[in-house]
Amino acid sequence: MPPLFEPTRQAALTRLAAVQPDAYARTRNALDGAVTGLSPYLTHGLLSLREVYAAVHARQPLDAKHKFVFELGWRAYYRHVWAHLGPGLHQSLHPGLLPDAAYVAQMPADVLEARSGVAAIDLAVRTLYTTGYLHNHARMWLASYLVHLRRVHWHTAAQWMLGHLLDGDVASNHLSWQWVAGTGSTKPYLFNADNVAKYAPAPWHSPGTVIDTSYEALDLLARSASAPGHGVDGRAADGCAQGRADDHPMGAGLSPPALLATPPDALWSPPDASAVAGRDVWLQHPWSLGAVPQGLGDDALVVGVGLAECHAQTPWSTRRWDFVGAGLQAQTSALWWATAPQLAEALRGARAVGWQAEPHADAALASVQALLAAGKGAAVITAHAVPCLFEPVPKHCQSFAQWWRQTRIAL
Ligand SMILES: Cc1cc2nc3c(=O)[nH]c(=O)nc-3n(C[C@H](O)[C@H](O)[C@H](O)COP(=O)(O)OP(=O)(O)OC[C@H]3O[C@@H](n4cnc5c(N)ncnc54)[C@H](O)[C@@H]3O)c2cc1C
Repeated sequence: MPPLFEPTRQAALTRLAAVQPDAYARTRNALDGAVTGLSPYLTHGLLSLREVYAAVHARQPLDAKHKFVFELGWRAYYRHVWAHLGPGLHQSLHPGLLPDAAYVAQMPADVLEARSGVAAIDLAVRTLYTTGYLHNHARMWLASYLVHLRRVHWHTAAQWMLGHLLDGDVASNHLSWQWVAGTGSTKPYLFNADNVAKYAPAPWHSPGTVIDTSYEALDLLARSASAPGHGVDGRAADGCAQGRADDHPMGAGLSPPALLATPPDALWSPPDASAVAGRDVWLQHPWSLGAVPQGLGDDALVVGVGLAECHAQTPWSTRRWDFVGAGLQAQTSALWWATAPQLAEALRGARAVGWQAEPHADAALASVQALLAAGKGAAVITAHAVPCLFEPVPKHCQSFAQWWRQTRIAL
């Protein structure tokens, strides 16, 4: 079976051509609704928000209040927050329901192995592992269950999900987790079995489990000082059936795919200084899998580069490494894996070096730039910025509504 997401520009454009904004607005909350599947392409630079908006708007003029534009806005807003907070995004933005110390820093084995006994959770985990993609509603359910019913710290669980998602994006991911946890929003996100039954097909329904209760009961569980019942022993703390692995139609669970801080395959090699000496070099990185810029000289060398510093804290699944490796290979056969100092050393003899700016890679590439600038015969560096869809708002906005009032579409 072909992968759901091919890491090619053509596959990205095919998805873009299939977007139906009105059907999206009507059905996006349902698991089988007309969602776009654009996020892996946006995260890895095969499409930009501006390009997505322009293509859909050209087919059907979109009011800025259209739900589709609004959702693109959420992605841009999270980037706005990240630009202001930097690494502060890894901390709770404000206290949640309970102190941070009340949450554990380890993922529960039964959830990792998709055998919690709650069908909605186990199917979400299976889908995540087998496709690298999850519908927004399933992400919200999984996040809410882990934080509020299993007392896992949002950051621990966010790092896990990020590594398995093909679209894993630190801003959208960590800030969405904070939104669910209530550390980045005014109230936590809770859901129950009725909500799952409304938006998901039958196999996801979870009657008789810990989530089959009222919102008031869930709120009490989420706020209670003692940790809620865990695992697959069949009972939650309040006596509500949690679901037994051996009763469960999906059986005994599965082995969670590993998350790797270095690429698992032999595609990548160490940098080769002799290949770049005296040449213009364009660095294609995992967040810029799109076409190389026009106007590169005929003898310019395109190099796919993975920088160890970008991945040390956020390891990826093999599926994601494969997506990125194949996407880079579509542009070049030179794939280098290096630390920033190793890359700078190899590039020292290049005539000029350029790349696309992207916040996941900027810090590591800035240190390459600094090392080159400090050395003799430094290359000329240019970092190309991706044009924004929404006008930048200089002041940090604490809420989406505040940001939305101050920005506008900038085509
Ligand atoms: C716990 C949790 C973790 C998440 N992690 C990520 C992540 O790592 N990377 C990521 O790109 N998105 C993340 N999201 C946001 C959202 O779930 C995905 O962007 C969306 O599901 C991607 O699928 P799609 O392209 O089919 O989206 P569609 O619903 O078709 O939306 C179109 C585009 O709009 C943007 N968008 C839609 N909904 C949101 C949203 N709630 N927040 C931000 N942007 C949105 C995305 O760019 C998306 O590609 C997360 C949400 C939650 C609740």
